[in-house]
Amino acid sequence: MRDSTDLQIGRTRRRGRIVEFRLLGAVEAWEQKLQLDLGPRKQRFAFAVLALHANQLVPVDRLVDLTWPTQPPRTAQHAIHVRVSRLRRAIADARPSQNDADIITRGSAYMLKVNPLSVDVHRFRALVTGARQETDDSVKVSLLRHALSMWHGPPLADVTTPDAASVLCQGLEDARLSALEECLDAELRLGRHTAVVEELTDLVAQHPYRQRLQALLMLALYRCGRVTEALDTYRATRSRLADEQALEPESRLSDLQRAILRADPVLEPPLVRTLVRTQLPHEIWSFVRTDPLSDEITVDVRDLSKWYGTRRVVNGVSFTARKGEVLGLLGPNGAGKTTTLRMLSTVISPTHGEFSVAGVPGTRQRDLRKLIGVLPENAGYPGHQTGVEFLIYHGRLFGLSRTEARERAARLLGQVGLGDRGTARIATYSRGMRQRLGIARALVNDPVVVLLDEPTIGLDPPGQRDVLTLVRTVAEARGITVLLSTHDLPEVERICTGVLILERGRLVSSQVMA
Ligand SMILES: Nc1ncnc2c1ncn2[C@@H]1O[C@H](COP(=O)(O)OP(=O)(O)OP(=O)(O)O)[C@@H](O)[C@H]1O
Repeated sequence: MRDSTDLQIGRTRRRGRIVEFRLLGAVEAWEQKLQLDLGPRKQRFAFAVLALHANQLVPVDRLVDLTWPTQPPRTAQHAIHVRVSRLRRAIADARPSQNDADIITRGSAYMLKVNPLSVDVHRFRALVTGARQETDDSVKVSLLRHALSMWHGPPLADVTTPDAASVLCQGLEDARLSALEECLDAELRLGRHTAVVEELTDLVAQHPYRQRLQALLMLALYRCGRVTEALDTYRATRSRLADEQALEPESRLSDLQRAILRADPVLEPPLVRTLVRTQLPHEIWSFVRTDPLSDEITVDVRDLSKWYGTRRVVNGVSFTARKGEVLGLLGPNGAGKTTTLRMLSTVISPTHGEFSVAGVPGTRQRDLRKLIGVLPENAGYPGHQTGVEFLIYHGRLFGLSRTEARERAARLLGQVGLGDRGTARIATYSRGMRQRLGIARALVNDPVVVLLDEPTIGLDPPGQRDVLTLVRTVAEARGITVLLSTHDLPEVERICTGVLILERGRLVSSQVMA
């Protein structure tokens, strides 16, 4: 059974005096508020090594290796003996009793004999072990917070070298982070997501490769209603792992991402799991610009819903868009952006509701397709064709003559900045060039409305800027209404005249951009 008295006191008592040895930060000895002198830096380093291995024999050679990792001087062993004997005197001076803490010699090894709980490292470990045995989360949290409060900086901060720290302190730092993760996990189980979300954000910034921290942050953000940020955290981690370590996220992260996308009830805090989650207002918003570019409404969507089996993935969405508008459709993965665009582009039919484009109702699919240009989410391109051939082919599909199709292909390639690459095979195009070609294809039928599903996905920042500028120019110059889906608010701010925010299939907000 855990000795709670030792854990609480965690110090060495003799004749009314209490001494604590600290290694979690600067190496120090304290008698209540009085700091005791353990000698100069190298002497304190020797003490720290012995205290880390309290009540265990530490060979002199080990002390030599830790002190001089590359080339120890010939006098190394002697120097260690001198330091240890001075240390022994310092401890004896500081201590009222020879029996309390002492350095003993056994052959060519030393041992610090001490109550291990008088050394903060060992007290920390004991508290963490105690916390792990606790089933009550609030007790667990207070034990772990107490253990963590003993850290005043990196272990052995003022005495160690980077080489020695990597040998002696790496495990300790891991132990601290694990304790912190366990503590934050328990706090989330207690429903304290609002209180810990900032701490988690800072920790994730400091330790971007600790996936448990990322998972805790995602969960805290989700429970704070910050679904987009929770999913952005996952995306950022996934790309960092792929780019820098060629790794996939652990299943704990990908499972959590999927659970967030499903809005799985298991993610609710236990205390509120049985309560109904506060819903954002279920108003049906109508998108109306305050300073319309034109009064002409080109897209009119009313109460649009899509069910897949028993799941309603788009839920009563209504909005209107005017000629020349660029509307950003923003929302986390699974919010229903693609499904909405697919209904508007007639790829799938709505389960409920209606829409029209330039007055043509969604039920007249053939007529509608002539008015719409589409850049799908995962547009595929035939690598063996040239850009010109590709656009001619699509122009012909829309009934253009060969000559018309050829002229339009040349014009569009010029407009999207591919004029000099039109005769090159698409296989030789960069990702950004393919996206621009995709936009050209979306314009080949001279549409009234263009639907772009994540047009900048996978592009680097200059590529994104290029494509967005192109979209805005197309909308302004040709009076085309553009609906584009994205996860990226800055992207929306840059070019959109308005934004529609979807969450779990519902339109929860609509705003006119400044
Ligand atoms: N054919 C389908 N059958 C069943 N469910 C589907 C189908 N297509 C989409 N869904 C579900 O509908 C929901 C909305 O998906 P949608 O692709 O519209 O989201 P999204 O907002 O575009 O997400 P992302 O940002 O990841 O592209 C998701 O939960 C998805 O799993």
